[in-house]
Amino acid sequence: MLGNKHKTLGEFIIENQSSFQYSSGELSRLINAIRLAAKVVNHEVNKAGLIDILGAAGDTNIQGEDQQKLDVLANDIFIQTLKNREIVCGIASEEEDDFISINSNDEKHQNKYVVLIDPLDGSSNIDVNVSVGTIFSIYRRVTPAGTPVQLEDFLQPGNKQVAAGYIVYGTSTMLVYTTGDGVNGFTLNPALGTFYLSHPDMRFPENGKIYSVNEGNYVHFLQGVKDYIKYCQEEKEDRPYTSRYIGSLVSDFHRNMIKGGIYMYPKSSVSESGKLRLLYECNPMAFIAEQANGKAIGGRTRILDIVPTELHQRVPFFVGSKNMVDKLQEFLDKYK
Ligand SMILES: O=P(O)(O)OC[C@H]1O[C@](O)(COP(=O)(O)O)[C@@H](O)[C@@H]1O
Ligand SMILES: [Mg+2]
Ligand SMILES: [Mg+2]
Repeated sequence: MLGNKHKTLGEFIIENQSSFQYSSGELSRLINAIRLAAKVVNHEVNKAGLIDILGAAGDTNIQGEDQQKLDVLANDIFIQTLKNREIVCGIASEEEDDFISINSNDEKHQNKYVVLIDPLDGSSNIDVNVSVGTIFSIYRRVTPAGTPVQLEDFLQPGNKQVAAGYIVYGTSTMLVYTTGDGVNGFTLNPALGTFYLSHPDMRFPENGKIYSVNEGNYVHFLQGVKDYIKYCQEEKEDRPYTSRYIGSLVSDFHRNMIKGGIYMYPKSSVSESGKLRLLYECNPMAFIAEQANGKAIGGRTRILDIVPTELHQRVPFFVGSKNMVDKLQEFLDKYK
């Protein structure tokens, strides 16, 4: 049984606190709060069909997307869990138009971390019982502690992240995260309500045979992307590769990290900047990918070096096994 021989997430957090350059216990408490919120959301997701939280909530978010009831519920659970623990000085979320400032005009309140979150990733899969996730990204604020957080505390390049992770609510529920010292995966034992270290030191295989892209948009893609997809489908050497697309970034990424593969959400003639959001989807997944020997680009640029300009900005996103991303880059560079 997953339990007694495996280290728990709680034990792992304490053991690894000292290896973290800013270790004051604050980040450990923050990861613990995310762990708690993940368990609450997992509980809701698992019984979604029974308690009328399937379907649309009736509102749209700042990106013009119909919010699903579970988007709103997961958003509330994470925000309340973090607020109640007075563990962060600011939160930004896919489901909130603007960032949330917490207790920041209270001298005593010296919290130094801000969290950016995609509370429910893969919303189009909620009602059809396909795995979904949560994504989080953590930064140290750049403005003085004890003062109100500012937009600049959130608009930091991804290479400034101190931690990032995701939860996948799938056949099992896993929490995968990094604090810049490798990537580790923890599986929830639902009977005990405890996360155990099941996937230590996760790494992308350098090569892979899976490509993940919504081919329904193929005609709108740039020629370089079209050529790479054709390359993946060619009967040559170790190809054709297998096409796998769940439609939940977290789940497609997780599979490709374990098996080797590449996930692509390119820009297209219908969406000039692609679909995925830089701050709470691409940056955290890119940090994890690089910490797991993978690679993440936005076309010409390393995702983690992009300097954000808006809270909900979108960027083209290509992430996965190093040699596959390099090969894609070759095709993109042909049309410079
Ligand atoms: O349906 P499409 O256009 O292929 O988009 C699917 C992509 O959009 C997303 O659902 C966007 O995330 P949200 O569900 O959090 O809005 C990704 O998880 C997924 O990879
Ligand atoms: Mg998402
Ligand atoms: Mg979402």
